[in-house]
Amino acid sequence: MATVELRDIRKTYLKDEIIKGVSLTIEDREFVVFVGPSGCGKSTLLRMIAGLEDITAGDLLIDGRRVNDVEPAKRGLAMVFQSYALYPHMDVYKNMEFGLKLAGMPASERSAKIRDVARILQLEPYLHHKPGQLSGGQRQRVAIGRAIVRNPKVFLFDEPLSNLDAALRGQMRVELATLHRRLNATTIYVTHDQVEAMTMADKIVVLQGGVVEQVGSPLELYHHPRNLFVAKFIGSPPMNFIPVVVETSSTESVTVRLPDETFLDVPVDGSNTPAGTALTLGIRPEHVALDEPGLAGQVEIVERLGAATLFHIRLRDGQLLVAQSDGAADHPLDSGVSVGLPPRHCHLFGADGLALAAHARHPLLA
Ligand SMILES: Nc1ncnc2c1ncn2[C@@H]1O[C@H](COP(=O)(O)OP(=O)(O)OP(=O)(O)O)[C@@H](O)[C@H]1O
Repeated sequence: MATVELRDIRKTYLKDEIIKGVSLTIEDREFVVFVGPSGCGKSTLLRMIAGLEDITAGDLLIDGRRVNDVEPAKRGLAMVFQSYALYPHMDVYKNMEFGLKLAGMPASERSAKIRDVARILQLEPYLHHKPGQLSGGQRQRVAIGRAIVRNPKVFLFDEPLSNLDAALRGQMRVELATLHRRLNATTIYVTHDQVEAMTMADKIVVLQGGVVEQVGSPLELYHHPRNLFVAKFIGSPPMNFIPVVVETSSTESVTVRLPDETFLDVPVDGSNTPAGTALTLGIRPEHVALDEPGLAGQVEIVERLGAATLFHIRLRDGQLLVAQSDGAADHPLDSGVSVGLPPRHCHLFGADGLALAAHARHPLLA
């Protein structure tokens, strides 16, 4: 059992409040990802959980026990850093053994443990290699192995894959997900990469400027972002945004005027949205319907990804809209095209950035 609870956690450096009251529960065995742009405070939050930074205010509980003042080694956590932090003069075996030796584990037990973990991580052939003789992915596996041998209650990962190339990152993502299923340990993982967050997390915590913007499953955040920030941050290629003005509204829907003076009836609760209100309409590239009646534009850039093709379309009002189609779709550069905006896939955001509530839940979330 290992739950981690943050109650109104705050961090102040000099006079700047960097973490502005974060409350959150991380359930036993959950894989939680902290994601957000550079400087949002995700590493600081992780380091406070690890005990590497003091907590200015609030309570941190592990398994229900307040641990604000408990030293890092006694919190039952293991942290894996972006830089791997391996000892260069020690071989893989000794790197993994070091912490166990310090903890006073007998040599035979240490050896059994290390060999077991080396097998899981496919590091057996490298046990007597020094870190300098290993590839980036192998070094990262050693860093993970060093954490696993200690049987921590909670794993903390601070951008562990960001030094790896794209292909290896993809492979390590799958390995980490497999490892998590196998070890079933509570995991907190920090990244600025929303793809890592989407593919690995049970629960994503989106941070900005030291506050939590939204907490939810990957699909919850993808299909029901609660504000513009989350809508912009989650999803690749990102959601398109179009300025619109409310024509009429009701509890059932909002009719908005698009830049080309046509109207669209979006099924969201518009009960507090008077006519004339400026809103932002959001639609994901895969939901933009190419060659359907709608906004007129011209194909400016075509990105062929193989399975999918992205068309960057310059609308009449000068704005660019990205439409994602299957790989077979074809539209020559500079050709005219019409794009439909299916209302049930449209999101509306108010001037405060908050999403107007949609009536329908995504089928996988209903
Ligand atoms: N020791 C420190 N003293 C003063 N300010 C700090 C200190 N450590 C971090 N900060 C500030 O706190 C903020 C959050 O930093 P943090 O490293 O947690 O961000 P992050 O979201 O992890 O960013 P990145 O993805 O770039 O690592 C930043 O504005 C940073 O400048």
